[in-house]
Amino acid sequence: GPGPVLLPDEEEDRVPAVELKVAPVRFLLKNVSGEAKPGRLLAIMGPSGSGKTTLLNVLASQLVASPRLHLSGLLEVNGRPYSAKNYKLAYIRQEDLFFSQLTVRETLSLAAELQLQDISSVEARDQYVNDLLFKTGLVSCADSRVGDAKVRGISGGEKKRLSLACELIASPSVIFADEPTTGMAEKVMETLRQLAQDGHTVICSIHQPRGSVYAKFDDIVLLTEGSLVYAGPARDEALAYFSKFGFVVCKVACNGYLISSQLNPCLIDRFICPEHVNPAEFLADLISVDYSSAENVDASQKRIDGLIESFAEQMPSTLYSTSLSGLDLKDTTTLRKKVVAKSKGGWWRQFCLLLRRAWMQIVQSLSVYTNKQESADYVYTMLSVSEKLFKVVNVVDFIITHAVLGILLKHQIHNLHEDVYQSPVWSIIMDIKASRDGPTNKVRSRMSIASAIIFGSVFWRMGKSQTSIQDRMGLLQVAAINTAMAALTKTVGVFPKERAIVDRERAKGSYSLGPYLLSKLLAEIPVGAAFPLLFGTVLYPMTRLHPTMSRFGKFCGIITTESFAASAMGLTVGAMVPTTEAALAVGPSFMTVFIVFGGYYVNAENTPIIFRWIPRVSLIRWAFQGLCINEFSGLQFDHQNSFDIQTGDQALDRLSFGGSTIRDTVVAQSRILLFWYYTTYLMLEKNKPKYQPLEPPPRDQLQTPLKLEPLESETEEPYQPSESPLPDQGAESEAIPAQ
Ligand SMILES: Nc1ncnc2c1ncn2[C@@H]1O[C@H](COP(=O)(O)OP(=O)(O)OP(=O)(O)O)[C@@H](O)[C@H]1O
Repeated sequence: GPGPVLLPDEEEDRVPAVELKVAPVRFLLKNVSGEAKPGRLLAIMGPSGSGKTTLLNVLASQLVASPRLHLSGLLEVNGRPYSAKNYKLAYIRQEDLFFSQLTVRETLSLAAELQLQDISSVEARDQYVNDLLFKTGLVSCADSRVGDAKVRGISGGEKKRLSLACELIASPSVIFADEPTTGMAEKVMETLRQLAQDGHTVICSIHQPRGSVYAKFDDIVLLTEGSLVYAGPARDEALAYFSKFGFVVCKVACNGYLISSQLNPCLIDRFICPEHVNPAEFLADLISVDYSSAENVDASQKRIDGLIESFAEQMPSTLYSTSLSGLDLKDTTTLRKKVVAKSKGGWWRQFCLLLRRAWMQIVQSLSVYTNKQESADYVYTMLSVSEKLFKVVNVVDFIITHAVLGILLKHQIHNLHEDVYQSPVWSIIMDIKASRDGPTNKVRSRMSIASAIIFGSVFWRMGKSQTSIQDRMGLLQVAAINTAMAALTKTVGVFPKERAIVDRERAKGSYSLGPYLLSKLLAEIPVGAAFPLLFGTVLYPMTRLHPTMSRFGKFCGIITTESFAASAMGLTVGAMVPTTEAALAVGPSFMTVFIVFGGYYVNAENTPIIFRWIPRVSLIRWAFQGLCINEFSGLQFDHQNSFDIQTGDQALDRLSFGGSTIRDTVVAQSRILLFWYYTTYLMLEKNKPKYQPLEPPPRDQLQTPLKLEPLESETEEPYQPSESPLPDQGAESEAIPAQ
């Protein structure tokens, strides 16, 4: 609750007052205890925000660490403090994350190879994967692509079961599932129940299950506002527990459920929840605040507080009632042995497997699907950058370029910048018309070709006149910007999502960061190089840049290196920020600074001293410098006046590029590339998920005996109404007995 606020006294009004606020403390979970048994399916139920996911995270030791959190308690497995080394836990989270272009079988097969080193033969591994597919009911979609929000793939329920199958690879002893019914409820729950029957301990959180799903639970934990309301067997026992306080379920004429009192004479004979009534709904109503009116809020809050208090008082008698000696632990021991046998492979093996996966993802995304959203993201980013730049410098070419690229995808974006529609190159673009349904590689290559054609048309066959000097510089600058932005936006649009998958897999210990990053970089080289090459091949002859093969080769080499450097920068941005949206906002903003100091718009020498380092780290500046040296050196221009520029070297001097070589610029770009790769590595290492440590509970709490009498031995007290009435939804109201 909120802490005290010290306000000044009336008499001290004239004295400057100091307001002291104590930071409010909120309990996300309070005094929660429970027990999950092998062979039984336990559901944690409660209203939204009641702390189900938090509890599940605590039990799975995966509560994301925060300096603002404090976590204390005891977590024991088979009577001993829990240790991650001895037991393998599986955790199926609410959101399912996969490589979208892989099939279900490929996903499972690669996960099995990464996690199970001891399965060496291909046949054994295929058999293992087939068994898992069968166990989780995924046989029918085994060869379907997983897909994602952009590309239709398997259904939500199938994704959930694929998550489960991936977790089952390591033969976990305990399975946690957070809201597993988000997809297809019945099948997922059936699979979980089957797993429980096979000897696993299964714990899932669920908001409000259907009656048929509720019927599958063996035990339930009811949580509200972070506190326990009930923990014990599901079904009739749970209803019987609440009936002790006078809460029975009955169906009323208005077709709703009425939470009422045992003492209500008209309800007393309907003590048991009828067959056709969903007990889960009754329980959900019982422990939720009713916001329909102020009185109902008050009444339901009192009811909930009473239930929490009552359970807290009798909790020791219901918990820890299972004697471990009575359980057959043979199965779990076997499972544990399997887990210990499992270990991640060596560096080289991980690298090869990850390279294969990265390659499959890239190749298949190139050959099979359209990626409209990616193209749209690209255009949006281009437009925002051009807008930003427009305010800084008047760069007409740049605006036209980006307006043109926007038009290419006009059919996908409706709120384009005004300039797009007024652009003089509108008609040219309308003829180019990139197909919106073509595969990704076609869309991306068409975009590369289209921008090359636009630049080629604007800078068509530049001659050797004095004015062509400015044109050349403009073209080379725009080519450098276009290449960098295309690579950056592609990377920041994709990498944050991939990072989330990788973080999870690394948290499971499937592989280390080094092999992952290296395999990703290697797999992306051919595709990363293809698009700048395509762009250069179309642009170069159209604009009649320095027409020799070696100069053309160097032109392509420079923009390809730049493209890799921009991708590397995109990786760092993606590793730094939590979401794609944030990455798409941060990445282009960074790049805008590098564009401004790209060597053409502003001379660093004329800027305040604090900005002078920026050109040295601007990949656009180095690319532009390399392209200029490649183009201008050895070129002769037509001239009439003595002050005209006669040679390309003079033009280079005016840009302050005289005296440097292409080699220098490529070396500088490579350094920038390595710097961003290294920063990505550090960022991924630094930002890997950290979990909140569980501190031992205070001494006085530890004195509570853990071994308690079974529930059966408890003598049930007849229900005694207390003095203070508990407001109810019904006409009569009774209090929860203070025990
Ligand atoms: N790290 C945290 N810092 C601050 N508040 C948190 C943190 N984690 C969870 N909470 C808060 O704790 C409450 C319980 O969250 P939790 O996600 O566990 O609820 P839930 O029962 O799983 O809800 P739902 O059914 O909607 O998923 C929420 O109000 C949430 O905002």
